[in-house]
Amino acid sequence: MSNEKKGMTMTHFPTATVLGYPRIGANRELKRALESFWSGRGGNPATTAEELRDTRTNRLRELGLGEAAAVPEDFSYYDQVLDITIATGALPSRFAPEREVLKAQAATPESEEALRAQFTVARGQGDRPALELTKWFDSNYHYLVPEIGPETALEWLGSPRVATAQRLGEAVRPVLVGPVTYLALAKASEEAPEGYNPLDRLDDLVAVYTQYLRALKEAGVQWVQFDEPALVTHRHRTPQEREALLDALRRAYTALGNEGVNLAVALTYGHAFDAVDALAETPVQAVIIDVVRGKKPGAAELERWATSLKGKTLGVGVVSGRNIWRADLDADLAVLREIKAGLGEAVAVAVTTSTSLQHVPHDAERETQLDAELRSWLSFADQKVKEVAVLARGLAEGDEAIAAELEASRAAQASRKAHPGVEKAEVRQATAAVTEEQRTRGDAAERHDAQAAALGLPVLPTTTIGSFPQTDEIRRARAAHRSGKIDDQAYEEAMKKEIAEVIAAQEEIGLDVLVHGEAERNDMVQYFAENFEGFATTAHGWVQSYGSRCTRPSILWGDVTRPEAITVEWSRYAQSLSKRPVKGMLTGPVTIMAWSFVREDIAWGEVADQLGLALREEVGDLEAAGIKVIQVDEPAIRELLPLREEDREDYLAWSVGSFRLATAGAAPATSIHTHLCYSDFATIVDAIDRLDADVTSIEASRSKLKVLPAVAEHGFHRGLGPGVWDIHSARVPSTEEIADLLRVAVGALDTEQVWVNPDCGLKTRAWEETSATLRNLVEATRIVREEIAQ
Ligand code: MET
Ligand SMILES: [Zn+2]
Repeated sequence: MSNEKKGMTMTHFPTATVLGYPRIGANRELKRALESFWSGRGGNPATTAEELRDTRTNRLRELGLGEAAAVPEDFSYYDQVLDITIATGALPSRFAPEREVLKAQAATPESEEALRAQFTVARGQGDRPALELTKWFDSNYHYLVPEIGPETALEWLGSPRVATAQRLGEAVRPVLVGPVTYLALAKASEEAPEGYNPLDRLDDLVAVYTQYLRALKEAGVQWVQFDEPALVTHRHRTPQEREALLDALRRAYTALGNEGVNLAVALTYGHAFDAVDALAETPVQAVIIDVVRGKKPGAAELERWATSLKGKTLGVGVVSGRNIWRADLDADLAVLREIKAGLGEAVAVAVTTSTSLQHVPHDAERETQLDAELRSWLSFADQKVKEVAVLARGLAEGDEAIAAELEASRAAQASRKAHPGVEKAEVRQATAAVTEEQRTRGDAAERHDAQAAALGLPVLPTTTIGSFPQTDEIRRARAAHRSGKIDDQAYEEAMKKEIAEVIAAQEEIGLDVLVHGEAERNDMVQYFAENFEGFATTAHGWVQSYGSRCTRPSILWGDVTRPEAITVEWSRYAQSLSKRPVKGMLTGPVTIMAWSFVREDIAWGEVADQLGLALREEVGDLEAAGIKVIQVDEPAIRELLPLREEDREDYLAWSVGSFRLATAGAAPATSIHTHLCYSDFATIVDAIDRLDADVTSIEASRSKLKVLPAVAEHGFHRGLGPGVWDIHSARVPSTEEIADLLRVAVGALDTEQVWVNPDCGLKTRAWEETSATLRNLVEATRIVREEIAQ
């Protein structure tokens, strides 16, 4: 037995742990290493990876995770789902050459060849598209979607986890996406027959996981954590489907639990009590639940588990892995004590986070530019690790053992409650007084006629989504202004020059509805966060979005007000340069919330209405400045959609309500546009309809406008601009290609409804491909207009 050889004894599950930790590095070391490697500037990401794994392990131990197996070993070069795809050989057939390389390198999974192969799968190459990226549950993290079919050759191809576990020893606990979640998140491969369910491959996959576990055991590992968040989502419409999933869970863990390694299974991003029951029937030694996003177990569950989990551990995810707010230790302890009392002596209780900490930045202590009081309310990953350790101590030894921490926690809660920016009477009164009327625009047909008269647009009007290429010149000017190298006036001139160029270019290309180009915005959310009150921005608060990409969300901590007009002068200037309408450009309440860290001390519906009212003032000011078309972007409205069907109506009510509050003050002749960019528009077409915008632009080109029949079937009668240019690729689509898409649109919808636009903003594109494509877009529109006229 390798364990005995190493002189280890089987450990209990740690009393304090976290389910995962940010992987990108406190200074985004991984991002830099990856991007340098990809661009051929050299370096070997494996060196950075080893440093990061050592640093984080030491750091986590130092912060209080000193027990055996308390440090999660969840480092990933790119994505935790891709890690399983690679380790189990589950590559789609277009990556057969990479699979060969990975197989040859199975013993050295961090060799340059193996890493290169992995990155090719993640990023695509030539005409072989990458695995699809999609959102990890309701978070802002994106994973790479596995493609599984009957032909997928599942086979153990090795993993860096094994050598790392061996090197780092008993301190760490390897973390893997569990087999059920892996297959539940997979889509059927191209070769798979119609209606194929990847879960059909469960037994084959479990056989490969078994080899993985054996390798980890050989390396001396005592505990392995499997993440099974798919169990919480209820995407299964019938009780039979649910039962099948629970069955899969039982089957998988009955097999995996017999390999002589202790297993912990984490049910995160919500609650799934039936899955706890199912796991209790298996040899799994610890089950972890999320009591932050999920429900807390009630008396009935606790009574059941007191027996069914006898001799095992229930990990209670009580510290949020999703938000950045300091824990209320008293409240958390109360929850833990109630659960512990309900479970009795025979079930151990461990304290942990509700999810991996991959969704939060590293360390709030580094945000020294923030107001010290505000900073005292925050808790990033490192602070959360300490909170978990303190709670475990309090649970084991009582309040006295953590008296100082409790006092600090109470002081922070009190200071937050008392802060004048947290609750502003005028804001609360305004949101309380909101009427249905304020959320309701006039009759759509009347609006249509008034807008037609005001704008005089041709059929198939052409426009863009807002941003134009963000050139180095623009970035330099913004940075110089920020650091004080140029003054306000010089900055304003630089931006105006940019706006003038963007307007001139659009006129010359022949677009019908123009934009000012958004040069002054670093980011469509942060820009508003910086100009509203109630927000703070961080200096180091980066979180991984996907691969090497990170975002730096703002913090929405207080009641929101708009001290002064934000976008009006830029729009007024842009409009003064053209006789054609120039769109005003705002970001909607839901997107601002989705891409920020949002306060949780008041309901999100209230926060959304505060934003709605602030934006409503901006809409009014834009109108007063002569802007006839105002676009309020809501690309994230789908993203916050609750995982559970039963929570959706509530969400749609407040999210749609806040958008309407922002926009319904506009006159009938003012055209309100919105923009959404993701592919499954069809699933929420009803909600989009309820937004009551006059025109909606959507992402559609990648799916060749496949969504349109669903839209038409729904009876969506408003203006719709299905994107005809996939701006995520640098390719310049030809006039014929765009004309073909337009013909599809005109065929599926009323000609009157159709707008012509790209999929999304152009800020990541270069000028060259932008002007070439927009020219083709205008020419394609001319051709199709002629065809219609005949
Ligand atoms: N108006 C924004 C832009 O063009 C919309 C982006 S949606 C992610 O950049
Ligand atoms: Zn977009």
